[in-house]
Amino acid sequence: MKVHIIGGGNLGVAIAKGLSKFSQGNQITVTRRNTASILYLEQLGVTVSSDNTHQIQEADIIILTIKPYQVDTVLAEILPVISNKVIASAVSGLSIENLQNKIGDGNSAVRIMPNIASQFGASATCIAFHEKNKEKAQNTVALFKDLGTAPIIDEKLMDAATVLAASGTAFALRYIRASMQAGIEIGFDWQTALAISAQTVKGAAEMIMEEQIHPEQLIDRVTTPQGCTIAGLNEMEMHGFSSSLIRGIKTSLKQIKG
Ligand SMILES: NC(=O)C1=CN([C@@H]2O[C@H](COP(=O)(O)OP(=O)(O)OC[C@H]3O[C@@H](n4cnc5c(N)ncnc54)[C@H](OP(=O)(O)O)[C@@H]3O)[C@@H](O)[C@H]2O)C=CC1
Ligand SMILES: O=C(O)[C@@H]1CCC=N1
Repeated sequence: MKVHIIGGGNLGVAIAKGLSKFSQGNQITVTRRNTASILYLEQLGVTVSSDNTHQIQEADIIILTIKPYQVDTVLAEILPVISNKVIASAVSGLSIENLQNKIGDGNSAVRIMPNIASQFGASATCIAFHEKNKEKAQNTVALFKDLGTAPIIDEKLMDAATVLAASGTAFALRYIRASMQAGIEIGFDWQTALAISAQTVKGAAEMIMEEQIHPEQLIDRVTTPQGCTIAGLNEMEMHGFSSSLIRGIKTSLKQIKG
């Protein structure tokens, strides 16, 4: 497929790198105004351009990874030269209806919410579209399946998906950082503490995905009666571990909804 990514920043580059490594048979173009910092992508076979319309007529999918306030400017540039295109938008807060109104009936709006682990084929990319665009959205679904998981969700959950799956990457990294900091206090150098913390999180996530059971069932396998794990867990909960995470996620959601 010919994939045209507009907005070669944090997310756009992560998607381009992920596609170049984990998805076969695609031709990828990434655009941004100042291309100097992403020209290295050309070594991965990605075309880099400062022209948003560069060969856009040939694209099978146009992916928008720009900030919400940049959308109208970009659409004003590309709409005069495209027709019958799928535009997959990762722009947070931009509804399918709003995007569809902007791009007109001649093009099809799809909403996607990837995260930056797209770069490693490990994103949880939620996808939503209107029923009438179901057929046309299938290429987008296939593409993001190559970059991890790609659940199709009801659009009313898209803001929640943004917080859980996209912001969630930062939340998970904060857990790893805190674990590393504790690791230093109890005797490790930071590199060793970080490597142990990251691998432990990866292992826990792999168990959950493989066994598909409730986390508490796995936690029960770790907590020896009168042991150190339950003592630590209870102390963490006393200081609001779960509730602070839940409150943070709900606050992020309020921020998106405005
Ligand atoms: N970062 C993340 O983890 C996630 C982000 N999102 C959403 O994705 C979008 C992008 O986020 P993020 O990647 O972090 O933002 P960045 O600011 O890193 O990337 C946006 C990019 O768009 C480019 N850009 C701006 N104006 C134009 C234009 N007129 N034409 C072409 N390119 C342009 C900018 O480059 P230049 O100035 O050189 O043009 C910049 O590189 C946002 O809507 C965000 O909410 C969604 C999920 C996860
Ligand atoms: O922080 C943000 O607003 C964007 C959306 C999700 C990840 N980054």
